[in-house]
Amino acid sequence: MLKNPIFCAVDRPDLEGALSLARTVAPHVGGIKLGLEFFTAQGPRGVEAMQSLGLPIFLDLKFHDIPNTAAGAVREAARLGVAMLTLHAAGGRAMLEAAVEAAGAVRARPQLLAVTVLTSLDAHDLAATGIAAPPAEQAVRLGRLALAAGLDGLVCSPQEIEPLRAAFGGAPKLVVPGIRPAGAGDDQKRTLGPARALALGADALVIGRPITGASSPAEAAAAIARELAAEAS
Ligand SMILES: O=C(O)c1cc(=O)[nH]c(=O)n1[C@@H]1O[C@H](COP(=O)(O)O)[C@@H](O)[C@H]1O
Repeated sequence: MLKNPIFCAVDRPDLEGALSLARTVAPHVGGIKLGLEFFTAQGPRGVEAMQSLGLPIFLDLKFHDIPNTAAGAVREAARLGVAMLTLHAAGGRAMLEAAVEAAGAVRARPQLLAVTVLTSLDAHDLAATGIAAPPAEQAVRLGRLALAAGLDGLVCSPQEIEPLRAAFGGAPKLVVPGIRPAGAGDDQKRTLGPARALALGADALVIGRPITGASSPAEAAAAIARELAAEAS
């Protein structure tokens, strides 16, 4: 587990605001997650600017394409020197293997993580895409595919940490979004609180709006970090 397992999701399009938010929470988190909103607006130069803060960067672009295209995207993203990158496990074995090969050719190889079942989907949403299996079963199926292809770990809902650890043991890195204090309601559907997720075996917690939407993001991050440290001791 990381010393501080919190990766703060900085989901906003402006560089100045993202830098200022990241600086504010930096003393209380273990890393920064940049995703599609920030990257679409700011691109690779934005990622480099955020790296100047000295925290590990999780670049979450969730690649999902044919193997050749996904491998090319992984190669370019890996050259940025980020700590972690994401692909959708549903892209299939050949895409995942091509991604592993592409990342391996870069000097500072990032860890590759496969997104299993998005935390915003429930069983009903999955069924509407033609997947009759419950989310936990589908997450284990996709996890097996991704780990067999050589990925370093998985992105999963906190509700699937237990079945994934039961299936794959302690080695794969589990990075867990969908972290919510009790009672919060938004687009996330398969959630748990941060201390519970850590106790179940998460290696890193991706937390966005509970920190970034608080009146004091620094205090919100510090409070979660304190709660986790107390649980761990
Ligand atoms: O890959 C991810 O990080 C991810 C996967 C997933 O299944 N669910 C999920 O919420 N995420 C990301 O985790 C972050 C969660 O942010 P909040 O919902 O604001 O805490 C967002 O940046 C999402 O893009």
